[in-house]
Amino acid sequence: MNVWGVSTKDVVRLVRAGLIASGAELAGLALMATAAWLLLKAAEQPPLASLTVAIVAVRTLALLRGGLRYAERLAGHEVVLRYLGALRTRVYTSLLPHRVSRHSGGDLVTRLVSDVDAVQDAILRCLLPAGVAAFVGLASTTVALIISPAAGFTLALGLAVAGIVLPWLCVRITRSAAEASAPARADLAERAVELVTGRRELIAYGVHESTVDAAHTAVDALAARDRATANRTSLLAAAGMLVQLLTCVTIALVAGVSTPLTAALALGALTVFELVLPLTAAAQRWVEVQTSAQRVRALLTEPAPARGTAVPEPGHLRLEGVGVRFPGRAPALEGVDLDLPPGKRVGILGPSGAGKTTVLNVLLGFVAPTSGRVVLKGKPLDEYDPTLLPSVVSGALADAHVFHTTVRENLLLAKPGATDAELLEACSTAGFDLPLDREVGSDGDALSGGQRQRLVLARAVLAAPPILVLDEPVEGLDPEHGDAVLADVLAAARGTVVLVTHREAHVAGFDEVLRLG
Ligand SMILES: Nc1ncnc2c1ncn2[C@@H]1O[C@H](COP(=O)(O)OP(=O)(O)OP(=O)(O)O)[C@@H](O)[C@H]1O
Repeated sequence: MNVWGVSTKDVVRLVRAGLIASGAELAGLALMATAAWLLLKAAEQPPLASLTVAIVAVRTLALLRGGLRYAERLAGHEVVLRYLGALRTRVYTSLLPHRVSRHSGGDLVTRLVSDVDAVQDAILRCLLPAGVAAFVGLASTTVALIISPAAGFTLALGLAVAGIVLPWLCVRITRSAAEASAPARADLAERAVELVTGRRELIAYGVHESTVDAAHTAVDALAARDRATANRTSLLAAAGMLVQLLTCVTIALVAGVSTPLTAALALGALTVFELVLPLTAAAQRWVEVQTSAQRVRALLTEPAPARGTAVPEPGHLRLEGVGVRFPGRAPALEGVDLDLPPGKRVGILGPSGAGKTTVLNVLLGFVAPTSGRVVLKGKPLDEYDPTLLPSVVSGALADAHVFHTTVRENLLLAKPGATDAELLEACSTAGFDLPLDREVGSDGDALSGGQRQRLVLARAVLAAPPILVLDEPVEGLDPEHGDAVLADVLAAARGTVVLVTHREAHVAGFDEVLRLG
């Protein structure tokens, strides 16, 4: 299987769709030519018997064309939809390992939705029509050459101009326009995503209007460019029609065969052009599709980060001289040692930006150290399967996501199959008192900040991992209530605990306190 994941079965299905489509078009072409021949022959008033075959042929071809067109739609869409389903899954799987660090929100949406849809157009609107036009064009030119070499030659010339030269010119025009507008398009995609996701903040700080205006300006600039390109490509489309007209007229003049045959040749040529003329528009789409295809291809060929396969088990976790440096930034952590045997309780204190959350992210395997190493039960953390690590280390992080569903469903993520009694016990430990059936809104926006925080905490309590990490878990609560909740959570924790906090009092009685910054 190649990088696009096209199997032999896909190719067979595509060729079958192409052959059915060519059959439909040839039937249409033969229908037009036979009908033209029949009309003019009938005008000569020959015996009816000499027209019978043509009359039957016209009826048969009309039925055949309709039936084949239907079959072609089915076959073409079947191959494309099947293939796209598989491709979208592969693109999604390729995006997962890089999603946070390498791609922004707008970029992710573009890659997963429009780039993959563009591949659909590449097959249905470009490759298939071009293949069918080439096949039918060659077949009809061959027949025309046999009937009248002069007409056949004229047809070949006309088809070459309309089917090769004009699409080629269109590719050149569209490609240079696409290259010029690519950065503006990427910028617009980013603006659109930020306008949607950051709407509340933009309104709150009074910059929503100006941000929308800036986006409109970007849209207008792009639209002006697109109009200029459209003007040039529509000239090419008009040129194609002119070529069609000239070819048909020339065939009528130079064919040198009987009037009915000349009519059949001229009208047949007219019909073949109906297949070839859309290739100019298809060429334009092809250029747009290529950019998307390159992005999909880049994603599919990007090597996935090495991923461990060992199954993690609870045990001794250690940070040994761990340093973390985000690209282009000063080091977030340098030479941090932390020893976490089972059952140990460690507090992490330090000013804002000292790297406390980064330590937790390293423990959770979310951030890989740029120096030093993390060892679980004697093995580097990256040798373990990252999807299984949460069974050993998990907890409540400040930016934990809350899903747009009920409290119950949000909690069950931590322990699928937990009974309501277990859920309520975890809620009670975390001081969360809303009903389990309460909808929490998108990312918990139907909850107060404190409720959201306690829901995340209840989820961590329910998961009860052997190593529990907590990132300022009661920061949003009033101090008295927060202290009580934290005390309950710590009392319920059975294994190792790593607590990030700004308050010394929270880590009183802990086995170790790591001070950063
Ligand atoms: N994904 C990231 N990309 C770039 N820099 C980052 C990233 N995450 C954190 N940093 C930087 O690393 C440093 C440490 O951040 P971290 O969130 O660990 O601090 P913190 O001690 O938890 O702060 P706070 O108490 O405010 O939560 C900061 O300078 C921060 O800007």
